[in-house]
Amino acid sequence: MENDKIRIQWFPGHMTKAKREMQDKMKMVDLVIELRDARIPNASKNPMIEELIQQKPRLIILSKKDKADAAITKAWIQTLSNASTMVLALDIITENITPKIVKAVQTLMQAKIERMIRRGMKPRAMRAMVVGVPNVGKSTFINKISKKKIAVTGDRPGVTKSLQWSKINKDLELLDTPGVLWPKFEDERVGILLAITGAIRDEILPLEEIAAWAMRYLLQHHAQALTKRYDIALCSDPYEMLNRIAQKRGYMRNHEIDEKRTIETFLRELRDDKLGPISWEVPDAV
Ligand SMILES: Nc1nc2c(ncn2[C@@H]2O[C@H](COP(=O)(O)OP(=O)(O)OP(=O)(O)O)[C@@H](O)[C@H]2O)c(=O)[nH]1
Repeated sequence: MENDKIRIQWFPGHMTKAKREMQDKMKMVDLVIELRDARIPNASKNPMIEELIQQKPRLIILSKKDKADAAITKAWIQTLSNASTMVLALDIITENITPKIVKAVQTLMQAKIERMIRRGMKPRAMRAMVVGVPNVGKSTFINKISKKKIAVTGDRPGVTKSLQWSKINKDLELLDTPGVLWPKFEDERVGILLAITGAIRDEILPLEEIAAWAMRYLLQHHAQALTKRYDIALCSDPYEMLNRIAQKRGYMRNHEIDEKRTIETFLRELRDDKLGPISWEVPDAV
């Protein structure tokens, strides 16, 4: 059921429009900066991304690295890197990201720049566009790197929205508006992971299932974090674990466990990193 609801936001018309816009913009850029959430690098990926970028050089930014497990993020960087793809993990909010991006783009585009010089062309700034599914930090990234608030252009009929470029330095220009792509919503796991990390509004999903899924994963991968946060005995049943949290915290109503309060609190604490940095997906190689 939850996936029907996620799908509403991205009905085929939206997808076709997003795809067409991306293909148009693609003609004007030398490289693509693709943002994904470091906690869920697979679930926060657009299912058509490889086809959409048509072998252009790609810089993948694993955003929100402060919220992810550092060792697992390192493994993701290795897994996702290849000859035409560089991967950087960043905390976009606190890090000084601009020099890191400029350096990465230089490295990624070195062969192209040298080719231009060999052909007697004057080297010019490389043009990039930022793309990614909702909530991965695209606006935060663009605002920070271009050191200004992006103007929101009106969508009035008859007004052509011209593309604006931000000059980051002499070597790099960035499209001011990001390409918003759709997630792989037909996969139930993806919907759950987007919900756990706060990319989908709570009211569109059955919270009990999300909480149970999260609890099952934590029992398998981060049991210590659970014990540390809640100081309860562990058991393999995720629903019983939620009951134990409720009893420990006294979340009761009319002598019964207040399930709603328990689940909402548990999910909020997860999203607020109260259990520490957690990666919700691990690369196959690990
Ligand atoms: N902790 C942390 N939070 C981040 C980071 N990057 C972005 N955020 C937060 O993530 C949330 C989403 O960021 P946005 O920049 O709005 O994401 P977006 O991709 O533009 O989202 P849409 O407009 O939905 O497409 C905001 O609350 C940001 O403050 C990061 O590296 N670390």
